[in-house]
Amino acid sequence: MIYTVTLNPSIDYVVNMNQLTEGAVNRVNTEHFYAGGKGINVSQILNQHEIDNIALGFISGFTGDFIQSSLHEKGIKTDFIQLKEGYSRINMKVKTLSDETEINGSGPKISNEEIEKLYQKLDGLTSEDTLVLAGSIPASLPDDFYEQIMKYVAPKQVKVIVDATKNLLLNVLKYQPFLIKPNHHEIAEMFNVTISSTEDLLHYGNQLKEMGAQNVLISMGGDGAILISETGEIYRSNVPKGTVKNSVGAGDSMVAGFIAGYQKDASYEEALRLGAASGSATAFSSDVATRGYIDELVSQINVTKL
Ligand SMILES: Nc1ncnc2c1ncn2[C@@H]1O[C@H](COP(=O)(O)OP(=O)(O)OP(=O)(O)O)[C@@H](O)[C@H]1O
Ligand SMILES: O=P(O)(O)OC[C@@]1(O)O[C@H](CO)[C@@H](O)[C@@H]1O
Repeated sequence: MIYTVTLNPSIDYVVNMNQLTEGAVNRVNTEHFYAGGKGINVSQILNQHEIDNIALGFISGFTGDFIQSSLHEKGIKTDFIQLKEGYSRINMKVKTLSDETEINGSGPKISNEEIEKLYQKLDGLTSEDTLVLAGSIPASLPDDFYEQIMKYVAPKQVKVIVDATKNLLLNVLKYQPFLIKPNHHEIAEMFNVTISSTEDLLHYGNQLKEMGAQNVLISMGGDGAILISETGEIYRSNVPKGTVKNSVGAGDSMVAGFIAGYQKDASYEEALRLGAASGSATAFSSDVATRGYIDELVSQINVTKL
């Protein structure tokens, strides 16, 4: 079974407007509410690929109810821990003619007792299971929470995938995650360098591998993605034609597509192809992508070996 963990789920309030003016009353052209959070997005796209999975994490309040019910309406299995206090956050995503701006909430406080409940859910995991840890760690949890989880499940040899930024990611590498998916900006930030070529990306991507990651998938938004596989092969994917509607969740969709492609026949090439199609299909949709659209884009994805 695949378990996704979203420590800080959200309602993504996605609005479109011509322009955003600071210090003024702005009015939107369109507005949509979606269940969000990186692990939850991974679950949604896995579901589109008909891959059985369960979304774990913490929810609370009326916003938490919305998140849970909208996932259930889409047929996504959840096993969230209901927090006693607070509200799941609302993350505002503003798409204008020229930009995308995000204002992400901080989320509710999580008590030690509630953290314990998450560990109890992880107790049943085995080497047959995959755990996806994705997204930021809420302020009420320790910064090394992903590390703690990975240490906890390490004896069970669970396959772990981590999509997180900076130190959160660097610190888990010693537990040899099966896959990490930084984007090119995150790589530059992690190593405090300027990336100006594919060679630079490969250099730092290989360093992440040497530090413990089995597979390193580097996404580059509209410039596609590069995979450094555990066997040392390097693949690059292009992006298909389309118009970006809302790129929020493209990275999460890529992770889910990668898992789906890899599950087919353990081919990294196929994993990257389906990952790239899933990422772009979400970038070209207002919500996360549908299977129909992903399938439509797959034929436009070229994966080349570098
Ligand atoms: N503008 C775009 N046009 C086409 N494809 C895109 C675009 N943006 C993203 N994608 C696809 O989605 C993949 C992941 O996108 P990106 O690199 O933006 O991830 P990310 O930074 O983790 O995104 P997010 O945090 O918004 O989920 C890309 O490698 C590409 O395949
Ligand atoms: O605040 P975090 O946890 O870093 O990111 C949360 C978030 O921006 O990530 C998803 C897109 O990747 C959205 O659905 C969600 O709002």
